[in-house]
Amino acid sequence: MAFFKKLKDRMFKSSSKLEEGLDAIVEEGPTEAPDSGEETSLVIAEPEEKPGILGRLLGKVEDSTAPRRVLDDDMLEQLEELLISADMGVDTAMRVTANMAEGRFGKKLSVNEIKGLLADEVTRVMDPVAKPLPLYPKTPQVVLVVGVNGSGKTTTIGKLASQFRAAGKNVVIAAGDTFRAAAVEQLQVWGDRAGVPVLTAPEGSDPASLAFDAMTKAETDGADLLLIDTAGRLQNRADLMEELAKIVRVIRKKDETAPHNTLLVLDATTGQNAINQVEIFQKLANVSGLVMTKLDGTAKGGVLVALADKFGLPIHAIGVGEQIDDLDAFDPEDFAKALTGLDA
Ligand SMILES: Nc1nc2c(ncn2[C@@H]2O[C@H](COP(=O)(O)OP(=O)(O)OP(=O)(O)O)[C@@H](O)[C@H]2O)c(=O)[nH]1
Repeated sequence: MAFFKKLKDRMFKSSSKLEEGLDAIVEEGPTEAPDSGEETSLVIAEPEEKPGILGRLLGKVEDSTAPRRVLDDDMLEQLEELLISADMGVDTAMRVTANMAEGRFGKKLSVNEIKGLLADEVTRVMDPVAKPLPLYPKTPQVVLVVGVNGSGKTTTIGKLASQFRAAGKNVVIAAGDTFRAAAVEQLQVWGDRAGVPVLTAPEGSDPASLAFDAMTKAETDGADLLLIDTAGRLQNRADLMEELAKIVRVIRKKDETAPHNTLLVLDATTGQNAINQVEIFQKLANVSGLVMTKLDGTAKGGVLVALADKFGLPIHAIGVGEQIDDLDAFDPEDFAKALTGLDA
């Protein structure tokens, strides 16, 4: 469980926000259903709520003195607001709370039970999108990496290169953001760390021409993977769209099935803005999957649930730190537990 512990520690800001909110909701609300007669408010050792999958897996016995609150409309509304404040977005928050409440109106729930229900629901939403980057037999497999500046593209490319290299793959990186010398240098640093060659071109030169050269090198080197970094300037979308389209046109001269993946890197700290970025990049490029970075140190981890619910795009990996091994496969159950603060 070491891996889960790391994820939970890193996602502390998201989980503590939800935990604090849930504590407040349960403590502030009525512990009695309006027509429930003479029952005492706390205690209630009877199994009011059957634990969900996670609850059952955890096998925890609920403390019978844990405060409980009757699930009513007010509580649902508060839950909805809490999930919206954790960046789940209005639609997803409404759907998640409605599912959590189904068949449970009037029941008394403890914070842990609510966390368990929430974690089950988050797992259910995230399960279909948890897919590692697919690897194909045809090589070189071309992975175009897109996203706004600062989202973590360079870092993610470095981390991916290192992981694929460790798995025995031959990797080449192309520094396609040729307009920013600093971005190229940064990528070279990551290439060195990962032990992977980085193809660069003079500042201001045509990224498509670099991509073409990189394709040639990847082919002659017998590379398994070519990771192409791209510019992320959204200020002039028409230019960026043309730039990305030209890169695609040029690499298709060498392999008409390329790029085989178009990875959109998103920064979790931008919260709901990540939704807009998916919408924009889907128009600019044929996004095939997502990497969410910076889940450590943000209270906005819930945005990943909103993304999964809204777009259904595969989530290939998550970034949980600045070090080379801080890129993890996306595991819906571990994510749900880390997000809700449920103990393993
Ligand atoms: N905490 C944390 N920081 C990250 C993560 N991924 C990237 N960063 C940091 O985010 C900052 C931006 O990352 P870059 O990889 O340079 O982002 P980029 O999209 O390539 O940005 P440009 O180079 O400006 O195009 C750097 O300081 C990284 O160290 C992550 O998962 N967690």
